[in-house]
Amino acid sequence: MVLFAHAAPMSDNFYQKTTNEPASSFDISLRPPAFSEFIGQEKVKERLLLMVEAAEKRGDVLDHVLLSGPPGLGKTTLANIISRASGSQLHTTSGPQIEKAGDLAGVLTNLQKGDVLFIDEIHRLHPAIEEYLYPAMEDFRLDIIIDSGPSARSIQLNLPRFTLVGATTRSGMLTAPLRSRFGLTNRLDYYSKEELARIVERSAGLLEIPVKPDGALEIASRSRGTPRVANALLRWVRDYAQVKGDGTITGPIADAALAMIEIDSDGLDEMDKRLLEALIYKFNGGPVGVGSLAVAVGEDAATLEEVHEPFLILQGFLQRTPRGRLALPAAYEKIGAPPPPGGQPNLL
Ligand SMILES: Nc1ncnc2c1ncn2[C@@H]1O[C@H](COP(=O)(O)OP(=O)(O)OP(=O)(O)O)[C@@H](O)[C@H]1O
Ligand SMILES: [Mg+2]
Repeated sequence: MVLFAHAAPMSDNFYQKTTNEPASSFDISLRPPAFSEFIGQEKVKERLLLMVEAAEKRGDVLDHVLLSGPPGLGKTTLANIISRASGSQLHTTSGPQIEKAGDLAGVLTNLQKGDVLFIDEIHRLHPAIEEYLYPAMEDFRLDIIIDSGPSARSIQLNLPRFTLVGATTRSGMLTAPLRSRFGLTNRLDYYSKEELARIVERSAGLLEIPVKPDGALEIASRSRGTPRVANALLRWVRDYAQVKGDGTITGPIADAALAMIEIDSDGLDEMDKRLLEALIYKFNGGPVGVGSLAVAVGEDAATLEEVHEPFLILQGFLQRTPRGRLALPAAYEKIGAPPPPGGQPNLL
Protein backbone atom coordinates (compact mmCIF):
# COMPACT_ATOMS: atom_id res chain seq x y z
CA MET A 1 0.00 0.00 0.00
CA VAL A 2 1.38 3.39 -0.81
CA LEU A 3 -0.27 5.54 1.81
CA PHE A 4 2.04 6.84 4.51
CA ALA A 5 1.72 8.58 7.82
CA HIS A 6 3.57 11.80 8.58
CA ALA A 7 5.56 10.70 11.58
CA ALA A 8 9.31 10.81 11.04
CA PRO A 9 11.85 12.40 13.39
CA MET A 10 13.42 15.75 12.50
CA SER A 11 16.24 15.43 10.00
CA ASP A 12 19.83 16.07 11.03
CA ASN A 13 19.91 19.30 9.13
CA PHE A 14 17.70 20.81 11.72
CA TYR A 15 15.36 22.93 9.72
CA GLN A 16 15.68 22.23 6.05
CA LYS A 17 13.51 19.36 5.11
CA THR A 18 14.53 17.91 1.79
CA THR A 19 11.54 17.42 -0.42
CA ASN A 20 11.20 13.68 -0.06
CA GLU A 21 11.13 13.48 3.72
CA PRO A 22 7.83 13.59 5.52
CA ALA A 23 7.35 16.54 7.88
CA SER A 24 8.34 16.08 11.52
CA SER A 25 5.89 15.55 14.34
CA PHE A 26 6.94 18.97 15.61
CA ASP A 27 5.79 20.48 12.31
CA ILE A 28 2.52 18.64 12.49
CA SER A 29 1.66 19.83 15.98
CA LEU A 30 1.96 23.44 14.84
CA ARG A 31 0.00 22.99 11.65
CA PRO A 32 -3.02 25.31 11.47
CA PRO A 33 -6.16 23.12 11.21
CA ALA A 34 -8.43 25.65 9.45
CA PHE A 35 -8.33 28.53 6.98
CA SER A 36 -9.07 30.92 9.85
CA GLU A 37 -5.80 29.95 11.55
CA PHE A 38 -3.71 29.88 8.40
CA ILE A 39 -1.78 33.14 8.34
CA GLY A 40 -0.92 34.93 5.07
CA GLN A 41 -1.29 33.76 1.43
CA GLU A 42 -4.52 35.75 1.42
CA LYS A 43 -5.30 35.37 -2.28
CA VAL A 44 -4.74 31.63 -2.30
CA LYS A 45 -6.85 31.25 0.82
CA GLU A 46 -9.65 33.35 -0.62
CA ARG A 47 -9.78 31.30 -3.81
CA LEU A 48 -9.74 27.98 -2.00
CA LEU A 49 -12.44 29.11 0.42
CA LEU A 50 -14.60 30.19 -2.47
CA MET A 51 -14.13 26.85 -4.20
CA VAL A 52 -15.05 24.94 -1.05
CA GLU A 53 -18.15 27.08 -0.55
CA ALA A 54 -19.27 26.78 -4.16
CA ALA A 55 -18.84 23.02 -4.17
CA GLU A 56 -20.80 22.80 -0.94
CA LYS A 57 -23.63 24.91 -2.36
CA ARG A 58 -23.88 22.75 -5.44
CA GLY A 59 -23.53 19.61 -3.37
CA ASP A 60 -20.67 18.75 -5.68
CA VAL A 61 -17.14 17.47 -5.26
CA LEU A 62 -14.29 20.03 -5.20
CA ASP A 63 -12.34 20.55 -8.39
CA HIS A 64 -8.71 19.37 -8.52
CA VAL A 65 -6.19 21.81 -7.03
CA LEU A 66 -2.48 22.25 -7.65
CA LEU A 67 -0.31 23.93 -4.99
CA SER A 68 3.20 24.96 -5.92
CA GLY A 69 6.01 26.82 -4.21
CA PRO A 70 9.27 26.40 -2.30
CA PRO A 71 9.48 23.92 0.61
CA GLY A 72 7.94 24.77 3.97
CA LEU A 73 5.42 27.40 2.83
CA GLY A 74 2.31 25.42 3.71
CA LYS A 75 1.32 23.17 0.80
CA THR A 76 0.76 20.06 2.92
CA THR A 77 -0.95 22.19 5.54
CA LEU A 78 -3.36 23.60 2.95
CA ALA A 79 -4.14 20.13 1.60
CA ASN A 80 -5.15 19.12 5.12
CA ILE A 81 -7.22 22.25 5.56
CA ILE A 82 -9.00 21.78 2.22
CA SER A 83 -10.05 18.27 3.10
CA ARG A 84 -11.24 19.29 6.56
CA ALA A 85 -13.12 22.31 5.25
CA SER A 86 -14.98 20.18 2.73
CA GLY A 87 -15.64 17.56 5.38
CA SER A 88 -13.91 14.83 3.46
CA GLN A 89 -11.40 12.11 4.12
CA LEU A 90 -7.77 12.82 3.19
CA HIS A 91 -5.54 10.19 1.59
CA THR A 92 -1.87 11.05 1.30
CA THR A 93 0.80 9.73 -1.00
CA SER A 94 3.65 11.14 -3.08
CA GLY A 95 4.99 10.97 -6.62
CA PRO A 96 8.03 8.78 -5.87
CA GLN A 97 5.92 6.36 -3.82
CA ILE A 98 3.74 5.43 -6.77
CA GLU A 99 6.13 3.16 -8.59
CA LYS A 100 3.77 1.04 -10.64
CA ALA A 101 0.37 1.54 -12.25
CA GLY A 102 -0.90 -0.98 -9.72
CA ASP A 103 0.11 1.32 -6.86
CA LEU A 104 -1.97 4.11 -8.33
CA ALA A 105 -4.89 1.75 -8.97
CA GLY A 106 -4.67 0.69 -5.32
CA VAL A 107 -4.90 4.26 -4.10
CA LEU A 108 -7.66 5.30 -6.48
CA THR A 109 -9.90 2.32 -5.89
CA ASN A 110 -9.68 2.96 -2.17
CA LEU A 111 -11.32 6.38 -2.47
CA GLN A 112 -14.89 7.19 -1.50
CA LYS A 113 -16.99 9.86 -3.17
CA GLY A 114 -15.73 13.35 -2.25
CA ASP A 115 -12.44 12.16 -0.74
CA VAL A 116 -9.30 14.26 -1.19
CA LEU A 117 -6.27 12.51 -2.61
CA PHE A 118 -3.11 14.46 -1.83
CA ILE A 119 -0.14 13.65 -4.05
CA ASP A 120 2.97 15.39 -2.75
CA GLU A 121 5.89 15.97 -5.15
CA ILE A 122 3.57 15.28 -8.02
CA HIS A 123 6.27 16.37 -10.49
CA ARG A 124 8.13 13.18 -9.61
CA LEU A 125 5.37 10.89 -10.86
CA HIS A 126 6.61 8.50 -13.50
CA PRO A 127 5.40 9.63 -16.98
CA ALA A 128 3.81 6.23 -17.68
CA ILE A 129 1.82 6.49 -14.46
CA GLU A 130 0.86 10.07 -15.16
CA GLU A 131 -1.05 8.86 -18.19
CA TYR A 132 -3.27 6.70 -16.02
CA LEU A 133 -4.05 9.75 -13.97
CA TYR A 134 -5.47 11.77 -16.88
CA PRO A 135 -8.74 9.80 -17.35
CA ALA A 136 -8.96 9.36 -13.59
CA MET A 137 -8.92 13.12 -13.09
CA GLU A 138 -11.08 13.97 -16.07
CA ASP A 139 -13.70 11.25 -16.27
CA PHE A 140 -13.17 9.41 -12.97
CA ARG A 141 -12.24 6.34 -14.92
CA LEU A 142 -9.27 4.05 -14.73
CA ASP A 143 -8.13 2.11 -17.79
CA ILE A 144 -5.73 -0.58 -16.82
CA ILE A 145 -4.06 -3.18 -18.94
CA ILE A 146 -3.74 -6.59 -17.43
CA ASP A 147 -1.57 -9.41 -18.68
CA SER A 148 0.83 -8.96 -21.54
CA GLY A 149 1.34 -10.36 -25.01
CA PRO A 150 -1.66 -11.83 -26.87
CA SER A 151 -3.74 -12.16 -23.71
CA ALA A 152 -3.29 -8.51 -22.75
CA ARG A 153 -6.60 -6.73 -22.31
CA SER A 154 -7.72 -3.44 -20.99
CA ILE A 155 -10.28 -3.17 -18.25
CA GLN A 156 -12.12 -0.05 -17.24
CA LEU A 157 -12.96 0.81 -13.69
CA ASN A 158 -15.32 3.58 -12.70
CA LEU A 159 -14.01 5.63 -9.81
CA PRO A 160 -15.97 7.70 -7.31
CA ARG A 161 -15.76 11.45 -7.90
CA PHE A 162 -12.76 12.63 -5.88
CA THR A 163 -10.55 15.71 -5.55
CA LEU A 164 -6.89 15.54 -6.38
CA VAL A 165 -4.69 18.01 -4.53
CA GLY A 166 -1.21 18.00 -6.02
CA ALA A 167 1.79 19.70 -4.43
CA THR A 168 5.07 20.52 -6.12
CA THR A 169 8.19 22.51 -5.41
CA ARG A 170 8.95 22.47 -9.15
CA SER A 171 5.87 23.51 -11.06
CA GLY A 172 8.02 24.00 -14.16
CA MET A 173 8.67 20.27 -14.23
CA LEU A 174 4.99 19.40 -14.48
CA THR A 175 3.88 18.27 -17.92
CA ALA A 176 1.36 20.48 -19.71
CA PRO A 177 -1.32 17.75 -19.93
CA LEU A 178 -1.16 17.15 -16.19
CA ARG A 179 -1.16 20.83 -15.32
CA SER A 180 -4.16 21.50 -17.55
CA ARG A 181 -6.26 18.96 -15.68
CA PHE A 182 -6.24 20.98 -12.49
CA GLY A 183 -9.17 23.35 -12.07
CA LEU A 184 -7.15 25.74 -9.96
CA THR A 185 -3.41 26.33 -9.75
CA ASN A 186 -2.04 28.22 -6.78
CA ARG A 187 1.47 29.42 -6.26
CA LEU A 188 2.52 30.06 -2.67
CA ASP A 189 4.89 32.95 -2.10
CA TYR A 190 7.41 33.64 0.61
CA TYR A 191 5.82 35.25 3.69
CA SER A 192 6.38 38.80 4.85
CA LYS A 193 8.23 39.50 8.09
CA GLU A 194 5.00 40.62 9.75
CA GLU A 195 3.16 37.46 8.75
CA LEU A 196 6.02 35.32 10.01
CA ALA A 197 6.02 37.21 13.31
CA ARG A 198 2.34 36.32 13.70
CA ILE A 199 3.13 32.69 12.91
CA VAL A 200 5.93 32.71 15.52
CA GLU A 201 3.54 34.19 18.08
CA ARG A 202 0.88 31.60 17.29
CA SER A 203 3.37 28.73 17.57
CA ALA A 204 4.84 30.16 20.77
CA GLY A 205 1.31 30.30 22.19
CA LEU A 206 0.71 26.63 21.34
CA LEU A 207 4.06 25.62 22.84
CA GLU A 208 3.52 27.91 25.85
CA ILE A 209 6.73 29.83 25.23
CA PRO A 210 6.72 33.45 26.46
CA VAL A 211 7.76 35.67 23.56
CA LYS A 212 7.97 39.47 23.35
CA PRO A 213 6.98 41.21 20.09
CA ASP A 214 10.61 42.18 19.34
CA GLY A 215 11.66 38.57 19.90
CA ALA A 216 9.04 37.28 17.46
CA LEU A 217 10.06 39.89 14.90
CA GLU A 218 13.75 39.02 15.22
CA ILE A 219 13.02 35.34 14.55
CA ALA A 220 10.65 36.28 11.71
CA SER A 221 13.17 38.46 9.92
CA ARG A 222 15.72 35.65 9.91
CA SER A 223 13.38 32.88 8.74
CA ARG A 224 13.89 33.32 4.99
CA GLY A 225 10.19 33.93 4.38
CA THR A 226 9.35 30.36 5.43
CA PRO A 227 7.01 29.24 8.24
CA ARG A 228 8.78 25.89 8.69
CA VAL A 229 12.06 27.73 9.26
CA ALA A 230 10.38 30.18 11.64
CA ASN A 231 9.02 27.31 13.74
CA ALA A 232 12.37 25.53 13.83
CA LEU A 233 14.23 28.70 14.80
CA LEU A 234 11.63 29.36 17.49
CA ARG A 235 12.37 25.97 18.98
CA TRP A 236 16.11 26.67 19.03
CA VAL A 237 15.66 30.15 20.51
CA ARG A 238 13.39 28.69 23.20
CA ASP A 239 16.17 26.31 24.27
CA TYR A 240 18.66 29.17 24.31
CA ALA A 241 16.32 31.41 26.33
CA GLN A 242 15.80 28.67 28.90
CA VAL A 243 19.52 28.09 29.41
CA LYS A 244 20.95 31.60 28.99
CA GLY A 245 18.00 33.72 30.09
CA ASP A 246 14.82 33.43 32.11
CA GLY A 247 12.92 31.56 29.40
CA THR A 248 11.36 34.61 27.78
CA ILE A 249 12.23 35.26 24.15
CA THR A 250 13.21 38.89 23.70
CA GLY A 251 14.85 40.60 20.73
CA PRO A 252 18.38 40.44 22.17
CA ILE A 253 17.95 36.80 23.26
CA ALA A 254 16.74 35.81 19.78
CA ASP A 255 19.60 37.71 18.20
CA ALA A 256 22.23 35.99 20.34
CA ALA A 257 20.64 32.56 19.88
CA LEU A 258 20.56 32.88 16.09
CA ALA A 259 24.08 34.27 15.92
CA MET A 260 25.22 31.14 17.77
CA ILE A 261 23.95 28.92 14.95
CA GLU A 262 25.27 31.30 12.29
CA ILE A 263 21.95 32.49 10.91
CA ASP A 264 22.75 36.02 9.81
CA SER A 265 20.54 39.10 9.92
CA ASP A 266 19.13 38.34 6.45
CA GLY A 267 18.39 34.74 7.40
CA LEU A 268 21.21 33.34 5.30
CA ASP A 269 22.62 30.14 6.72
CA GLU A 270 25.95 28.43 6.35
CA MET A 271 25.04 26.69 3.08
CA ASP A 272 23.75 29.93 1.51
CA LYS A 273 27.01 31.65 2.35
CA ARG A 274 29.09 28.69 1.20
CA LEU A 275 27.24 28.80 -2.10
CA LEU A 276 27.88 32.51 -2.60
CA GLU A 277 31.54 32.09 -1.62
CA ALA A 278 32.05 29.24 -4.07
CA LEU A 279 30.35 31.21 -6.81
CA ILE A 280 32.55 34.24 -6.24
CA TYR A 281 35.91 32.73 -5.30
CA LYS A 282 35.90 29.46 -7.24
CA PHE A 283 33.94 30.47 -10.31
CA ASN A 284 34.79 34.14 -10.53
CA GLY A 285 31.20 35.19 -9.90
CA GLY A 286 29.83 32.90 -12.62
CA PRO A 287 28.01 32.19 -14.77
CA VAL A 288 28.36 28.58 -13.72
CA GLY A 289 26.07 25.56 -13.96
CA VAL A 290 24.23 24.41 -10.86
CA GLY A 291 25.85 20.96 -11.12
CA SER A 292 29.36 22.41 -10.70
CA LEU A 293 28.19 24.61 -7.85
CA ALA A 294 26.62 21.62 -6.13
CA VAL A 295 29.90 19.69 -6.29
CA ALA A 296 31.85 22.69 -5.01
CA VAL A 297 29.64 23.11 -1.92
CA GLY A 298 28.94 19.41 -1.33
CA GLU A 299 25.17 19.65 -1.56
CA ASP A 300 22.87 18.00 -4.04
CA ALA A 301 21.81 20.12 -7.01
CA ALA A 302 18.06 19.69 -6.44
CA THR A 303 18.35 21.02 -2.88
CA LEU A 304 20.29 24.03 -4.12
CA GLU A 305 17.65 24.67 -6.75
CA GLU A 306 14.61 24.16 -4.56
CA VAL A 307 15.71 25.40 -1.16
CA HIS A 308 18.63 27.81 -1.41
CA GLU A 309 18.44 29.51 -4.78
CA PRO A 310 14.86 30.80 -4.73
CA PHE A 311 15.56 32.76 -1.56
CA LEU A 312 18.95 34.05 -2.74
CA ILE A 313 17.33 35.16 -5.99
CA LEU A 314 14.47 36.86 -4.14
CA GLN A 315 16.96 38.72 -1.96
CA GLY A 316 18.96 39.87 -4.98
CA PHE A 317 22.16 37.92 -4.28
CA LEU A 318 22.00 35.63 -7.26
CA GLN A 319 20.63 35.45 -10.75
CA ARG A 320 19.78 32.50 -12.96
CA THR A 321 20.84 33.13 -16.54
CA PRO A 322 20.75 30.85 -19.57
CA ARG A 323 24.50 30.30 -19.10
CA GLY A 324 24.29 29.52 -15.40
CA ARG A 325 24.29 31.13 -11.98
CA LEU A 326 25.68 34.61 -11.56
CA ALA A 327 26.63 36.46 -8.36
CA LEU A 328 25.07 39.92 -8.07
CA PRO A 329 26.81 42.87 -6.35
CA ALA A 330 24.90 42.24 -3.09
CA ALA A 331 26.54 38.81 -2.91
CA TYR A 332 30.06 40.35 -3.02
CA GLU A 333 29.03 42.72 -0.28
CA LYS A 334 27.48 39.95 1.83
CA ILE A 335 30.64 37.84 1.93
CA GLY A 336 32.98 40.83 2.06
CA ALA A 337 34.62 40.23 -1.32
CA PRO A 338 35.83 43.12 -3.47
CA PRO A 339 33.24 43.95 -6.16
CA PRO A 340 33.85 42.43 -9.58
CA PRO A 341 36.09 44.44 -11.91
CA GLY A 342 33.89 46.54 -14.16
CA GLY A 343 31.12 46.85 -11.55
CA GLN A 344 27.80 45.32 -12.47
CA PRO A 345 28.43 41.95 -14.10
CA ASN A 346 27.17 41.19 -17.56
CA LEU A 347 23.68 39.82 -17.00
CA LEU A 348 23.11 38.32 -20.40
N1 LIG B 1 0.27 30.04 6.88
C1 LIG B 1 0.75 29.39 7.93
N2 LIG B 1 0.41 29.73 9.18
C2 LIG B 1 0.93 29.08 10.23
N3 LIG B 1 1.80 28.06 10.13
C3 LIG B 1 2.16 27.65 8.92
C4 LIG B 1 1.65 28.28 7.76
N4 LIG B 1 2.18 27.69 6.68
C5 LIG B 1 2.97 26.72 7.13
N5 LIG B 1 2.98 26.69 8.47
C6 LIG B 1 3.79 25.84 9.32
O1 LIG B 1 4.95 25.46 8.59
C7 LIG B 1 5.12 24.06 8.58
C8 LIG B 1 5.49 23.62 7.20
O2 LIG B 1 4.37 23.68 6.35
P1 LIG B 1 4.04 22.51 5.30
O3 LIG B 1 4.54 21.21 5.80
O4 LIG B 1 2.60 22.62 4.99
O5 LIG B 1 4.92 23.01 4.09
P2 LIG B 1 5.04 22.40 2.62
O6 LIG B 1 4.81 23.54 1.70
O7 LIG B 1 4.17 21.21 2.49
O8 LIG B 1 6.55 21.99 2.53
P3 LIG B 1 7.26 20.86 1.59
O9 LIG B 1 7.32 21.40 0.21
O10 LIG B 1 8.63 20.78 2.19
O11 LIG B 1 6.48 19.61 1.75
C9 LIG B 1 3.81 23.48 9.09
O12 LIG B 1 4.01 22.51 10.05
C10 LIG B 1 3.06 24.60 9.72
O13 LIG B 1 3.14 24.50 11.11
MG1 LIG C 1 4.69 19.18 2.26
